[in-house]
Amino acid sequence: MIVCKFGGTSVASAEQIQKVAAIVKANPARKIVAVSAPGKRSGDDIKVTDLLIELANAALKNEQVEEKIQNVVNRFQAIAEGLHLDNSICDVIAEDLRERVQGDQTNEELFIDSIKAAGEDNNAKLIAAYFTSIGMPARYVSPKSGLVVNDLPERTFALPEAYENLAVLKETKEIIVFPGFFGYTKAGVLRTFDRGGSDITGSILAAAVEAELYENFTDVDCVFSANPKVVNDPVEIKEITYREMRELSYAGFSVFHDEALMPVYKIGVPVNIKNTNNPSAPGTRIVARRPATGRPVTGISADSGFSTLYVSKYLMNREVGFGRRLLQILEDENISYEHTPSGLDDISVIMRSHQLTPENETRIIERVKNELQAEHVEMRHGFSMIVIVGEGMRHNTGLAARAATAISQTGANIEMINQGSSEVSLVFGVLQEYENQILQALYKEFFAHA
Ligand SMILES: Nc1ncnc2c1ncn2[C@@H]1O[C@H](COP(=O)(O)OP(=O)(O)O)[C@@H](O)[C@H]1O
Ligand SMILES: N[C@@H](CC(=O)OP(=O)(O)O)C(=O)O
Repeated sequence: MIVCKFGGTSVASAEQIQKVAAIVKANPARKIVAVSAPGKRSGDDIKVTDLLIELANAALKNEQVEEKIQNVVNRFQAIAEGLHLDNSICDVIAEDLRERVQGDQTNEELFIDSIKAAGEDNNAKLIAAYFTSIGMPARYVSPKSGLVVNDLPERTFALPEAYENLAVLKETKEIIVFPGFFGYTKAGVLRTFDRGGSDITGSILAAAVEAELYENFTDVDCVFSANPKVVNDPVEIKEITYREMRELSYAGFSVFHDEALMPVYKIGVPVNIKNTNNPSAPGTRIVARRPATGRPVTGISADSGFSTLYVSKYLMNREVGFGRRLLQILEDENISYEHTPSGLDDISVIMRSHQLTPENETRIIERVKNELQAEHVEMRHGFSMIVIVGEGMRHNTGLAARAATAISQTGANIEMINQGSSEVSLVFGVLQEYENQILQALYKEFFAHA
């Protein structure tokens, strides 16, 4: 059995959904189909998920919502008409949105989640109806049937019983159309995964039914060795290991969500990234092991939006528990961190900036000064992480020097270097404004001459 996931661009219009049907029909092993909400039809379009977030925010501010509901319904209406489906499906969607807007607003995050999920939920129902209408027996299955997730305040993840519950889907005779992006807590409360989280749903389903393959359909032929929007004509990656992909998708390879790797990795289901617009292209396979390619570096990614908490105190290295107490202050603010490069008397804690507010930033700085008696404490913003990844890197000397030279030639200063203990990655912290220039310079260094 194959589980396939179709991303937002693959289900953005009637024409795209017709391609999806043709792909599913072409291989009878494709029995479980996870779908995203309709995404962008062109560069300047708005994803349905973003329209829904606008709707949820307007509802929370008690603003007029009818026009915003209509914007979402119009997207589905254009799809339904193009697929020759009965228009009544749009009335059902409008009613569903009004019901969600009337929902409990006590917890704003959960209220937004319930509205955000309407894109995937209604799209899955619509696609199941379309498949059936063209003679491909299909049924919509709700995540309520078993995709159990944890409670707040932690980020959403599937509980172990989700895999047991969803295993029954492997008995299906019809094609199952399953909405991506959300699950339900044990108490029946809807929670969404992070943005881009339909990849995670597909991976959970593939692991639950022990699929022979997880196919992730998107709008590019394969995973490239660098973001094709920044680097001209980057090298295609035919095979990549789970570890390499995990490191690359953590920092900018938005083509596959980093949290989507764990479920399939655990039981060894291979992943194939493919293009809905060119399904005969072989795509990229994500596997446990791959033959050496002759190149030490497999890919280079870059992501912005990082901040650094810089702390310095003389003799910090002799103070038992300093690091623990510092990280405890961040934990108390429910903040996770990414890297902690350190010297004898100083340490930097690098975190995603979106977790910071002016209030928690002030609290953190005050506590570090008062409780740890640090001499210098500062929060710096506007950093990017550039990550060079390759299984072959540990057998190659001089890579860090080559990378540092290429970066310095752009005029940028390296703020931080972290050689991951996994030995498949090398991370450089730099100022955000140099990100694209550095990515291009590193690509030239490691790929253009190879
Ligand atoms: N290294 C990379 N290889 C391929 N695509 C990449 C890479 N880095 C970023 N991308 C971007 O990821 C996009 C696909 O991911 P996404 O927009 O989430 O698709 P979907 O709508 O199918 O979920 C591509 O259009 C491409 O612009
Ligand atoms: N629709 C959600 C989930 C998702 O995975 O979407 P996409 O497949 O378009 O990346 C989002 O926009 O975040």
